[in-house]
Amino acid sequence: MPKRGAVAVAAADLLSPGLPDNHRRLVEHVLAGGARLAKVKVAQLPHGVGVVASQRIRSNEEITFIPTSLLVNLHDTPIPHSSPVDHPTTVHGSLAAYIASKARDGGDSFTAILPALASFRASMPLFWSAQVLEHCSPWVRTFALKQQAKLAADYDRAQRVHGDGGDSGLRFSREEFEWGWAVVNTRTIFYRPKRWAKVPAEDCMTMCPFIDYYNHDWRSEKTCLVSFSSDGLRVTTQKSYAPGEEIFVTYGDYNNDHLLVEYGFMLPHHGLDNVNIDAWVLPKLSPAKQDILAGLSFHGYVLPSFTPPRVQKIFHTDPLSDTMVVATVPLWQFRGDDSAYILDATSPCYRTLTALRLAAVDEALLPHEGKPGGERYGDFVRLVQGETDEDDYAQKYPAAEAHMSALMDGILREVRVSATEAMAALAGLTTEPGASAAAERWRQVIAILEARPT
Ligand SMILES: C[S@@+](CC[C@H](N)C(=O)[O-])C[C@H]1O[C@@H](n2cnc3c(N)ncnc32)[C@H](O)[C@@H]1O
Repeated sequence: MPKRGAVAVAAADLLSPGLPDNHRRLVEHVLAGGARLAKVKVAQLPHGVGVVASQRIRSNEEITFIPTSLLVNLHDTPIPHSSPVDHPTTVHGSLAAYIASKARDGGDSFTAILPALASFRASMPLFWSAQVLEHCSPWVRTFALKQQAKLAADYDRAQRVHGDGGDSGLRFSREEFEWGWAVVNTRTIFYRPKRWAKVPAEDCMTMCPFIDYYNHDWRSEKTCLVSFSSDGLRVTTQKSYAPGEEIFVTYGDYNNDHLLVEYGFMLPHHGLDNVNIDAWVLPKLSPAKQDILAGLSFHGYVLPSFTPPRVQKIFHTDPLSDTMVVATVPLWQFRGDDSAYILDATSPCYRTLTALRLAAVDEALLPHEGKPGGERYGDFVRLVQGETDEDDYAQKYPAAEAHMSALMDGILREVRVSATEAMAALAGLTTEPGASAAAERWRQVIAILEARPT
């Protein structure tokens, strides 16, 4: 372990001028704990604190190594195996309770660098008012409501296990727990060394001091690799860096909706951004068609389990009058293993085209009460199962393909109207936290629509 004086000198080299002193204490703490930090500096950047190169760095260099002893995970909470299997808490909830209690007791070098609750409340949709959420894009709203429910359930369980009367010794208020929960949500890393083989994936959340300074970028082939082994977590470059250049990692293959809800930020220039259009596609499908798509693994949503059932308003084309009307549709719940209907700047995804192809099939041609469907339905299934070529299907059913394209065009118009109306409503809520971010997200959605080839 390095000597205290040497640690202080080394720490000074790892901090850009002007950073508050709590960052120096954190860097000293990790160095004293055996971390290796090479050619990097913590810096205040326009979008928050992050890591920059302090000198030229080549590709394939280890720039950060944090040993296991510095990680904070389920082994550190007073009731260690807090998986729901053993105790009625989640690891997310137990870690939140643990750091909330630590911060209440005066905190340490790790909690001292964390953002305040006010910052999470301003940036994370789960903390925004119902009024603002009502005008967020449907996926953001659905996901934020699910997070609210999860936070409430985690708090309830953590209260019973760790809170007043519990024997873990942790103490926290609801607000302190909310802060801890947001910290864990935005700053943990998936860590499953071999000896954790049996630990469920959702329990492998690990807080990792210093590595949690790295910001996210979508270019996964250019960002650093974060890898784990039984001795700790390391960050390795995949490209060279000039001094002062920010060094990113990738949190996941996420669009801006997902980054907003899970991490409270969006990338202004996101090369892989897309928008989930379930809220507009699903109303085009009867329940029977949705069942068929689910059977073919082309429908990733189930009806909600929110009690009372929650609904959302979106703009939708009335087929009789061909005008836009406000439609009230249920909030869907993600089934987990299947992805959803996605639109990006180049094309709707194949899942969307498949769903709309089925939407264009006459209901009378579907299988019914043990009777097989008509020829067109059979051809549709063969197409989905890869037994028929897309061009052959289009040639055989040109009118159906035109119908599918018309449905798609209608959806694009509906998304645009929903965006315009929501932005107008959000303009009247400017003092509310989240209103400007929600409006910005709609502007990005319109940009995705406009970038599409016509
Ligand atoms: C693991 S922390 C990264 C360090 C953080 N920037 C800080 O100030 O401590 C994750 C948080 O950083 C912010 N963040 C990460 N990447 C970002 C980016 N590319 N642009 C803006 N904010 C980002 C978000 O607030 C996110 O919740």
